[in-house]
Amino acid sequence: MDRIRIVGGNELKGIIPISGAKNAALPLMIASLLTDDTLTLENVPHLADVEQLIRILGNHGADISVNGRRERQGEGYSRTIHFTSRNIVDTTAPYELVSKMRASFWVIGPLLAREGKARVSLPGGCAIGTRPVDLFIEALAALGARIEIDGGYVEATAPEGGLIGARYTFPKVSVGATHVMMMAATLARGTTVIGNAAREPEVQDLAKCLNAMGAKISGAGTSTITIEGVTQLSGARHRVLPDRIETGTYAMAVAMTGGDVVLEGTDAALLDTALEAIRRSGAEITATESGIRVVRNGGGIKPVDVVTDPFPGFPTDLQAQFMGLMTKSNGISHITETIFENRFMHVQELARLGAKISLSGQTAKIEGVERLRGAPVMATDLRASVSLVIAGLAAEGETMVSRVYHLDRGFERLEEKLTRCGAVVERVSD
Ligand SMILES: CC(=O)N[C@H]1[C@@H](OP(=O)(O)OP(=O)(O)OC[C@H]2O[C@@H](n3ccc(=O)[nH]c3=O)[C@H](O)[C@@H]2O)O[C@H](CO)[C@@H](O)[C@@H]1O
Ligand SMILES: C=C(OP(=O)(O)O)C(=O)O
Repeated sequence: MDRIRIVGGNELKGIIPISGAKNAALPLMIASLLTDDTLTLENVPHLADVEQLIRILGNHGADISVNGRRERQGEGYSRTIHFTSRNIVDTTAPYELVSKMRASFWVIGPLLAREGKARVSLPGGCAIGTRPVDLFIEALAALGARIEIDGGYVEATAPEGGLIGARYTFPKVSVGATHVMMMAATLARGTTVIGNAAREPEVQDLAKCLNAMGAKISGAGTSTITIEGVTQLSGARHRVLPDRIETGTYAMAVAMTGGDVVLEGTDAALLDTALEAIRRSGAEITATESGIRVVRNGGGIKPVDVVTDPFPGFPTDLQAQFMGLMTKSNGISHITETIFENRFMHVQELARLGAKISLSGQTAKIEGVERLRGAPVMATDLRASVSLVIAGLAAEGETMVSRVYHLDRGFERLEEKLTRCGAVVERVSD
């Protein structure tokens, strides 16, 4: 099994190309099931989750072709992928495929809307909380679906004549349930109004793509999304938006090691709150024509408190990385996780590097230390694993991160991107 070896101590200097967003690419790929036409997605990152979803869509009958030629974009690569689901050959998404990742459950929306039925295994994904699917079920039931749970599968059936537009307000913000309700409602009869919708940029990106496919969606990016159902959707071409979590991760890495890096092909407006927290920690951040420049020249890392929240708040997907940064601050900081109840698994691994962190309920208290020392550590989930990389980059000596498959779910060519900026990071295959 692969591991990542890091020798800490170098500043980061250079250019890091930011990939297309995993969390936008996945729902966009799933949206291709809504039409028998071809959906072409540009800037699709090459990640384990994307490959897994390609297998899942293939199981439903999608014909998928990846552009043979890799489209060079600055120093990075992106892929253009064509998805054509002429016929849905199977409306079941089996446990073996869905248990590996959370987002695969979202096929339930398009399958139900287009075929009138779907049988989807309860999902897997990062073990950062119990992650129930009650909100999905309530939202689809509001559109008239009959839902049963049997043998670990959610079985959904649309009423005769298809789903029916409805008004539904989520009791809690859910990115995935907003994606699913929005996709399902595009083909429902009448108007759907989603209240307390997730406002994440990835929801906006999905709405933009669905509209290009002929959907009638307004309000995405606000808490109220209105969808006027249409009878069918067509193909479209859409470019996946840049990955704000990857952007924030590398910005935090530079704030941690010091240096001067341009994050290319991204957009500061996607992560204002996180960038402000990094700025307060002492790094300079400026928007450039091609992305974002992050500079920290000495001056130490200042402690900053953050609380995770749905967008536009501080993203939970950057919480572990920010904790990595705070382990070397020159004071005490507090990080409160409000989205997932079990998203502190990185704490005990960061402690192996010498971090001083104590937990009280959903709040971590981090007492910054002057030095971290390299150690063998274990990745426990996607973002936790990259927090260990950030800490390892600033630790003395060698850090060896095992269970790298977590990292491969969400970070495209991480070793290469960091190495080009002067870090010593390599993949070791046993
Ligand atoms: C592939 C993808 O885009 N994943 C992101 C998505 O996950 P995901 O869409 O799974 O996250 P949600 O926004 O749904 O989860 C938010 C909270 O709602 C709860 N909940 C959710 C659904 C439900 O039916 N019942 C329920 O109680 C969850 O357990 C969690 O506590 O948004 C999360 C929150 O920004 C991110 O951390 C994930 O990276
Ligand atoms: C938690 C994440 O992914 P998933 O929702 O697929 O588990 C993530 O991207 O950080």
